[in-house]
Amino acid sequence: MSMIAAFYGGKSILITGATGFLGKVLMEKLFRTSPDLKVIYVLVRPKQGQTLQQRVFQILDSKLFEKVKEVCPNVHEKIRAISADLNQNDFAISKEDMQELLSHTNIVFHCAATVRFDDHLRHAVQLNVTATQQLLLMASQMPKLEAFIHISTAFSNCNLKHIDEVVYPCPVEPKKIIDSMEWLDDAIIDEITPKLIGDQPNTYTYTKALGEVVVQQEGGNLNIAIIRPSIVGATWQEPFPGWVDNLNGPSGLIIAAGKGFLRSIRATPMAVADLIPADTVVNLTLAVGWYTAVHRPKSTLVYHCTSGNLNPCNWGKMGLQVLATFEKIPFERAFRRPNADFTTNNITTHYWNAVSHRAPAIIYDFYLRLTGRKPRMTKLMNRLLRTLSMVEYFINRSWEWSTYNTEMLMSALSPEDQRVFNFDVRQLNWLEYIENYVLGVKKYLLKEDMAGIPEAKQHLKRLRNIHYLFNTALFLIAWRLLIARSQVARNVWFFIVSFCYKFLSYFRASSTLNA
Ligand SMILES: CCCCCCCCCCCCCCCCCCCCCCCCCCCCCC(=O)SCCNC(=O)CCNC(=O)[C@H](O)C(C)(C)COP(=O)(O)OP(=O)(O)OC[C@H]1O[C@@H](n2cnc3c(N)ncnc32)[C@H](O)[C@@H]1OP(=O)(O)O
Ligand SMILES: NC(=O)C1=CN([C@@H]2O[C@H](COP(=O)(O)OP(=O)(O)OC[C@H]3O[C@@H](n4cnc5c(N)ncnc54)[C@H](OP(=O)(O)O)[C@@H]3O)[C@@H](O)[C@H]2O)C=CC1
Repeated sequence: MSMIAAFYGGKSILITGATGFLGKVLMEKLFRTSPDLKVIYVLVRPKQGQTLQQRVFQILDSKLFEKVKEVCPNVHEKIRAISADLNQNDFAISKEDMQELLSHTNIVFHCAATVRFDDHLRHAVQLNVTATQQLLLMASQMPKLEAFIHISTAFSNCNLKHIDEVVYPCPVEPKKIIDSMEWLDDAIIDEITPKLIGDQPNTYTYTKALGEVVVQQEGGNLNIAIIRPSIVGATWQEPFPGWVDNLNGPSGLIIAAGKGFLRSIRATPMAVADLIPADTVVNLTLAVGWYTAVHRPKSTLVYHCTSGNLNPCNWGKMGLQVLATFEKIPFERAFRRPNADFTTNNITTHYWNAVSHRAPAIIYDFYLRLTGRKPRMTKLMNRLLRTLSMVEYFINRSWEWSTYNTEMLMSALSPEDQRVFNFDVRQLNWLEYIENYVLGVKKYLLKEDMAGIPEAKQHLKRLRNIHYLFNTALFLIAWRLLIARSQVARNVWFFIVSFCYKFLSYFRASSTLNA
């Protein structure tokens, strides 16, 4: 019997960010392994014209939750959606709901965050720092609380090369930053943002670092743990391989490469690609929840959920496997054949961006205009180039994350828990994982049918022929223009033609003799 699964039985659990990528996988696993849990409270904001209930039921009715329905048929009754906006004071939670949360919650998993790299500092601070502070305040008023688990990122200290499982101090105290956001106007915040974030690459990693300091400073007597996942990718095994539902991290770029938009990417092939499957992060999170509540460590423990030091894979190997998978399972209606390459310096990056990204987009938009349609490729390409510029920082460096706490926890689990809540990335086969990831992107993100693969392969063959035809035509035009202007080119041309003619004559003569 799994001790961790038993621990969550009968518990009231509060999850923020439950409608996000990680939050959904966390809820799924909780319901599947501890169907006797009492209730999961989820803090949700109404969105896109949907009520809270509709948003939550849409998640429960999705493919991700198919297995849950078998073991926990009354799952709809065990989830309680609470209207909340983490950007508002007291999260805009009603008095009655707040009372219920405060008096019943046993465990808090804080997943909500803005993960945008380009978010305005004010918004990133509000969600990743102030909201964390407010949630801690709420938690301190929960008499039945056993553990508070904060999800951070392994990149919260990416200005360092070697990162330990400790909370590092920030140059400016989070409280001062929070205060200043209240009275500074947007223009001044824009101006001081580069100075404040210093050697951090963006407002996301900067505010996640501030969030950790807040957790450590304001955690009081709570049992708290911090989990730092690296780049969260599709699921590895559970509830099935390859599940993914948003474009963050590598997923959007896999689509861009598979559809033939992404032709070159500035990355260091030998740099470690520190991906971690979503189900691995969730298994560690649940194990940490149990350990923190039951063993009550004296200080706030930080757990690195990374793959690089236990089972490293680099971007070169990953890129090649992504491309190899496109051969077997191509995406439908590709713009060009998937054939991306790495560039390693500014000049080649600019060159290939102009030749392989911007020029085809301009040509295609011209064609769309000619045929009376609305041009859209240049806009799409600009967005892709912007995304590439944002992720470049992360794919041209390697980091070393120590994993003592994570390994300690692994050894503290019973064999059964090690199996049910497996977070040992040493067992991960990267080639298999990446193939399933690409397949998952096709099935769950693009919603493409596997029956369409033969047609997709035919389409790629047509694109290859168009490519050859286009290149041949381009070469002949260039050559014809050159011949018209240069005596040297004409001489070379006549030399090649006469050489071919002589070769053919010789070949014909010798084959007549042999016969
Ligand atoms: C030795 C041998 C060598 C051999 C060489 C072989 C060559 C092989 C080359 C092959 C390459 C092939 C494949 C490549 C696959 C692997 C490449 C992997 C690179 C992975 C990089 C990941 C790095 C991540 C690092 C993360 C570190 C921190 C981790 C975390 O803690 S948090 C999670 C990460 N957060 C994010 O990822 C958020 C990033 N997103 C943003 O910040 C923003 O969305 C934005 C990118 C800045 C874009 O902002 P915009 O305002 O312009 O757009 P908006 O968000 O409003 O969206 C508009 C529309 O665009 C869609 N969209 C959103 N995000 C993405 C995205 N990431 N990619 C594509 N499209 C995206 C969005 O859906 C909107 O669409 P619409 O609704 O239809 O308009
Ligand atoms: N994905 C990754 O690669 C990594 C993620 N992490 C961390 O994991 C956690 C989860 O990330 P992930 O699931 O990928 O992120 P998502 O963007 O998928 O989910 C974010 C969640 O936060 C919620 N949220 C955002 N703003 C508000 C708000 N104002 N009020 C209420 N809820 C809000 C979103 O709700 P809504 O649906 O309404 O928008 C959503 O449920 C984050 O803390 C992130 O920093 C760490 C490392 C890597």
